Amino acid sequence: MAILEIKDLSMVFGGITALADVSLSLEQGSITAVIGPNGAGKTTLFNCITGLYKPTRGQVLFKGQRINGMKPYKIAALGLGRTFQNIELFSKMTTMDNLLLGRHLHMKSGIWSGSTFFRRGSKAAAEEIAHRQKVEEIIDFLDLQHARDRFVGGLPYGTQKVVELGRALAMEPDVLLLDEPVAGMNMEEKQDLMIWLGDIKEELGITLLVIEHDMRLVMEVSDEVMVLNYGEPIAQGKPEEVQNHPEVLKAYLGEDSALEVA
Ligand SMILES: Nc1ncnc2c1ncn2[C@@H]1O[C@H](COP(=O)(O)OP(=O)(O)OP(=O)(O)O)[C@@H](O)[C@H]1O
Repeated sequence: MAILEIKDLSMVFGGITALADVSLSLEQGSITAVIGPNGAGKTTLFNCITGLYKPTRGQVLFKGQRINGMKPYKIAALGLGRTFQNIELFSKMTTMDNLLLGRHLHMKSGIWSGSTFFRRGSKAAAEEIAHRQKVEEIIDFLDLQHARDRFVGGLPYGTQKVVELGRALAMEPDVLLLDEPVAGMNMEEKQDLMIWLGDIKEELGITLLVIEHDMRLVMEVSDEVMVLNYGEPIAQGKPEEVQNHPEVLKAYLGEDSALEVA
């Protein structure tokens, strides 16, 4: 069964149709990439799925439940996480604390009650320890030990992107939406991230929906690719099927031969 299903989704802003009848099905434990030229509607799609925008028409079903129209925090609490195109972290907090904030959906005692005022042996203290353990696992998983106690604002950009991924993982989502996860990263960081995406799918069993311009990543890690152009899905299928699709090549023509896999 599809864990996330998008049915005939449309989003119109004034006179602009940002999404036109988009349908997409994500199988549990798969990686799907959404690609398309600038302004194609990719981020709008994410905003409709996560509740930031109320779609003009269509439906979004998560684990069989209709979620369009629900508030973003409720959608997140159901197990749908995301990262943003621009890093959205607390720069004057450490990596550890940023990741702990990602646990807030799971916290019964509130974010600070456990850490600041806990009495030894209290329920809040036990909860705090469990959350810290979970965060330590993520720090190990993403090789973030060197950044663990450093303020995020002082970390290199590529590391900050990894911290953002870590914070999204700290939510323990069932489906994770990643908006351009390797943008601004160097080759080595990109390579690491590609490996982690595979591990997130295989080891953590998380279903991924990824917006990405980096064609090497798209071709190497995706099970399925959807191509948007002016809000319309112009091709959908296995990476090798869409790569040479005539409509896709036409949409990208003149766009710096964006479909070349480096
Ligand atoms: N809140 C909004 N109000 C009005 N128009 C919007 C809004 N959000 C997006 N749009 C328009 O919808 C279209 C799709 O934009 P979107 O940001 O989804 O594209 P994108 O594929 O994510 O682009 P990029 O690759 O540059 O991030 C654009 O024409 C954009 O100007």
